[in-house]
Amino acid sequence: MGEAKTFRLAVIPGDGIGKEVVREGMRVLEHMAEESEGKFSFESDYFPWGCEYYLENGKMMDEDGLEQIRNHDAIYFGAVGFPGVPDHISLWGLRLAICQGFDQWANIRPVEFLPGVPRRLNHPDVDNLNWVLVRENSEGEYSGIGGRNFAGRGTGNEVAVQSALFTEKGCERIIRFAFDLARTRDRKKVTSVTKSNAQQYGMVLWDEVFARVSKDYPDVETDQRLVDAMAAEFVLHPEELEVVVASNLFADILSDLGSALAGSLGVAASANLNPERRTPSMFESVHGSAPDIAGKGVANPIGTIGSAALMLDHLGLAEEAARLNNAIAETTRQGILTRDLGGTYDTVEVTDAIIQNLAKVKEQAH
Ligand SMILES: NC(=O)C1=CN([C@@H]2O[C@H](COP(=O)(O)OP(=O)(O)OC[C@H]3O[C@@H](n4cnc5c(N)ncnc54)[C@H](O)[C@@H]3O)[C@@H](O)[C@H]2O)C=CC1
Ligand SMILES: CC(=O)C(=O)O
Ligand SMILES: [K+]
Ligand SMILES: [Mn+2]
Repeated sequence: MGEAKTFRLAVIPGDGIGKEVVREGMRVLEHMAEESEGKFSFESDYFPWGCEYYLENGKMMDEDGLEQIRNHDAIYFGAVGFPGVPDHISLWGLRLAICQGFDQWANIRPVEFLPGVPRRLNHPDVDNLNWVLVRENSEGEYSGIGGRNFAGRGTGNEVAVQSALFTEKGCERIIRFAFDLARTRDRKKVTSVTKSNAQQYGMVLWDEVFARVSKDYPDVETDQRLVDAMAAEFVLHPEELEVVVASNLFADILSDLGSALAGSLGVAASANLNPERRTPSMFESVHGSAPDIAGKGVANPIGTIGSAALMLDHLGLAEEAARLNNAIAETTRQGILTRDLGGTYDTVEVTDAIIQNLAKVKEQAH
């Protein structure tokens, strides 16, 4: 047997159901490490950052927070945001601070249709659909450029400017990433999403870069859609979707649409990658902290456990990642579902089933 590999994880449960689902995700990861018979283990550091931390300390994370987690192998994240702290303070203070601070410029959000889950999408081939959103994660509409209250206009006359930043380098790296990802899939196709009819500067630059980069990938089919039409395409012609590359805001919206079509916001996983591996990448569900169901123990843990599978893959444990995904699919196939999917099982019960099914899918593989 090779030498045991220890991965250092920075675990940031955050707020609301983030805490509940990360607890379950860690239970799965610890279980897999234990049964790996010394192949790998985790050394996990927990960080209490989030809205409670803000209310006590006046900041979402420590000033040197990024330095505290810079040398970890990966970040496992729940969600951020809770009533009592404005959402823009909590999001910018934690998730965006980490994504942008670590230049995790590629956010990968697969849309997958698990067996046994009620179908929201009326499509003849729904069981075989799957596509992946590649979200630009460092600039665009979330560049944070803007301001308010210019020249003392005062109440009733307030003005706000919120600018989107598109750089040629930023567009090029995410578009190339999408093409490289497409080459790993059976059907090699990239669809670019913009709104360049209405947004004539940044989105036109994006389109130009897409046209230029696509020439380097003659083996990859290309397509382009305006974002409004793409929202309809998700519902009407999802069989046309393979790799979909879009700006920060557009892919954020489309990923919630994709999750809902696949059953619920609770099932979608994501990876915030720094593809150069200069900084740790961060793995989290697509959903937020869901204050409406927080504390009830009913949150669907699959999005966060699926994100752990993306993390295992990133850490070089591709076989384990595949096994975890199979255990998730086996669990939904058995009808062990949380409320959001029409089931009656709770967060812990679904996780217990996934852990049990890890053994089952291992046997099946032999
Ligand atoms: N990456 C992050 O940390 C994100 C944080 N947020 C923050 O989360 C807070 C709540 O935002 P919302 O817009 O309500 O989005 P949300 O994703 O938290 O919830 C939207 C709806 O989906 C349901 N839902 C979400 N995850 C679920 C799960 N695992 N199981 C079952 N149902 C689930 C919720 O109950 C709610 O009805 C806000 O503070 C927001 O800023 C929102 C999105 C992402
Ligand atoms: C902030 C948010 O909604 C997201 O990253 O998906
Ligand atoms: K999340
Ligand atoms: Mn979102």
